[in-house]
Amino acid sequence: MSFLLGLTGSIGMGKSTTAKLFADEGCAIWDADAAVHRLYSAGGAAVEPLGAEFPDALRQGAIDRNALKQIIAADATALKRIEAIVHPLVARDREMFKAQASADIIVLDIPLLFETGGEKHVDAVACVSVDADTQERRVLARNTMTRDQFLMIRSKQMPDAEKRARADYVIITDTLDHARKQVRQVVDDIRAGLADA
Ligand SMILES: CC(C)(COP(=O)(O)OP(=O)(O)OC[C@H]1O[C@@H](n2cnc3c(N)ncnc32)[C@H](O)[C@@H]1O)[C@@H](O)C(=O)NCCC(=O)NCCS
Ligand SMILES: Nc1ncnc2c1ncn2[C@@H]1O[C@H](COP(=O)(O)OP(=O)(O)OP(=O)(O)O)[C@@H](O)[C@H]1O
Repeated sequence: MSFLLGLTGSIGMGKSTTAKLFADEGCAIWDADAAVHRLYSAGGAAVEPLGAEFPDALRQGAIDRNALKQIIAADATALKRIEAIVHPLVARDREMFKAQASADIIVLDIPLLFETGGEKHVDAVACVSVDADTQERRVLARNTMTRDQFLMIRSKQMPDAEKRARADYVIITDTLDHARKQVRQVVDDIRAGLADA
C-alpha cells in the first residue's frame, strides 16, 4: 500500500511547482486541476452534464473555461452547481489513478482538499504557503484572471493560516531551492516512517 500525501494550498501558492519537486524524489503525482482539464476537454466526462446545465459554456464539443468564468461572475449559484457535477467525476479519476500507481508515496495535488473534507482520505497533508502579496503577484502575472476574479476565488477558499494550522507539513514556496529542501525533508520523514512500519 502506498502512503497517500495530500498536497494543498490556496490559489497560486505553488502546488503544481511543488508537486514537480515531489516527482523528482520518486513520488507519483495526481493533479486535481489537470483532471478537471481532462474532464472539460472534448470527449471528457464533464462535457455532457455541464453543457446540459450551462449551454453557453459549450464550445466545439468541450467546456470553455473563459465562458465558465463569465457565468460564475454573473451568477452567484453557478460555482456550487459546477462543483456538484465536477467533484464526483474528479473523485472517480483520482480513484482510478490510485488503483494503478506503484510508487511508495502518492502525492494528491488537491486545491480544495480541506474545503471538501479530503484530509480524511489521506495519510498526511502538506500545505504550500507564501505571503499574500507574493501570492497575488504570481497569480496576476499568469494573466489568466482579473484581480476581481482572483479575489473572488480566494474568498471561496479556506484562509491560508487555517490551512497551515491543520496541515502535518508546511512548505514555504519563497524560492525553489528552499522548497526543494523542505520537500526532501518531508519525503525523508515519510520514508523513515514506512521503513519502521
Ligand atoms: C473556475 C474555473 C473555470 C477557473 O479556470 P482557470 O483555468 O482560470 O483556473 P484553474 O482551473 O487553473 O484554477 C486555478 C485555481 O483556482 C482555484 N479554484 C478552482 N476552482 C475552485 C473552486 N470551485 N473553489 C475555490 N477555488 C477554486 C484553485 O486554487 C485552482 O488551483 C475552473 O477552476 C473551474 O471550472 N472550477 C470548478 C471545478 C473545481 O472545483 N476545481 C477545483 C479542483 S477539483
Ligand atoms: N518555490 C518557489 N519559488 C519561486 N517561485 C515559485 C515557487 N513555487 C511556485 N512559484 C511560482 O509561483 C507561481 C504559481 O505557482 P504554481 O502554478 O505552482 O501554483 P499553484 O498553487 O499550482 O496555482 P493554482 O492554485 O492557481 O493552480 C508560478 O509562477 C511559479 O513559478
